[in-house]
Amino acid sequence: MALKFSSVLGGAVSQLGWEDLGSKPSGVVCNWGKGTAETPSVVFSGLSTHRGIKSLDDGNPSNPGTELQGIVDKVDNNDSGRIHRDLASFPKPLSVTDISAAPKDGTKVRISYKGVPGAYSEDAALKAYPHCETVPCDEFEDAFKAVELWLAEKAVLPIENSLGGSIHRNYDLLLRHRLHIVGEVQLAVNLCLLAIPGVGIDQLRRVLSHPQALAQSDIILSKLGVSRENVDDSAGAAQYVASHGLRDAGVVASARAAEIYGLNILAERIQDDFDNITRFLVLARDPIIPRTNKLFKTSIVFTLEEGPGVLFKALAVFALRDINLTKIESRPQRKKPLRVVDDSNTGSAKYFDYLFYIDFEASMAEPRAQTALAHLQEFATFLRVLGCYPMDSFP
Ligand SMILES: O=C(O)C(=O)C[C@]1(C(=O)O)C=C[C@@H](O)C=C1
Repeated sequence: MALKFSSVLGGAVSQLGWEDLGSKPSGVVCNWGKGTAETPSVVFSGLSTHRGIKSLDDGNPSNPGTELQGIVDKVDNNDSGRIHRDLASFPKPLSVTDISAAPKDGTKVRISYKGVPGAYSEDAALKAYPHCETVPCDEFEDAFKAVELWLAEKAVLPIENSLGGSIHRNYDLLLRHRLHIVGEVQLAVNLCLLAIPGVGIDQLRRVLSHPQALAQSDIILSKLGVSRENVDDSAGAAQYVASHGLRDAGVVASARAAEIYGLNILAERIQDDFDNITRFLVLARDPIIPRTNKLFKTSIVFTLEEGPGVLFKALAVFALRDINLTKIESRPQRKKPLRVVDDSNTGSAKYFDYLFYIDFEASMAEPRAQTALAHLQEFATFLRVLGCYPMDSFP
């Protein structure tokens, strides 16, 4: 039964999309609903929960996890001739235009991620949900859509790395989609240098991987003097080099990718800094009920009027209540990227409008978090709570 009460802020946490960014939200209503006793959920007013969309579980291929294990069992690392014979049987990544490869096993929680089996994102999904069925997707956006279309229950997506910084694409997608952040996963990323069996480091002329993985191993790649080639994900690079039998190309990817695609590990822990942590967000169709029994984090996005000290004022709403900020990110507002000042203004000719993303250490169940957001709402031109979720205590 739905338990509803209106709350939290004296003003509203709006659920506006890009099209709404121009207008200032007016009042605050949050409806805290209860899904089931085990999985309570908060429903923000005005949010579609997509309950009318039917899951497309039927008529799809087999469980990627089981299939993978079979393939790994067949791979013989010492016999390069036998490496790739089973690549065609891998689960086909979902894409916006083709969702025919929807997963089948309805008994396990399905987690979408961007990449192919062996990607670090899949490691993160398995860390958060060890018994899950992972759903590979072509693009980050496909992973969002897989959840929106009920092909997956949750998505796990990288948001920042301790060496490479923010993954901007996912900040932008958080705002374009209506999924909620329900958790975070911090993963120690152990980058390995891989090559096909029989190839040594000195034979490598180029190295392929995801741009973040290449950036994180900048020092060793510079020393090797190899050229770098960006590909969509690290495991995809391993699959490509393996299936084409490239002898001049190395790959930066996981040890699991080496095992899956039959590559040799030439070097391990090649990241610039031993501690290489990527933070992933767990996204779901429904938010979870914020609690105070453990450490919670809240993620918001807002816009401000132009003017001196406005950002300072926005940050002060948290400082005044002793709320610690863990992340600040700004992204251009793409619908109105550039504003030109009028002719009478002799100052700089152009400036940009930004969206500000903030993570802070407090639960929305705490009065100090509620009053801080009510305060911010007084002068923010747009405000959306992206999620309130338990903090991941690494490792
Ligand atoms: O390429 C992969 O394996 C990914 O999962 C992507 C990704 C990223 O986007 O940051 C994830 C973790 C690592 O930081 C490197 C790459």
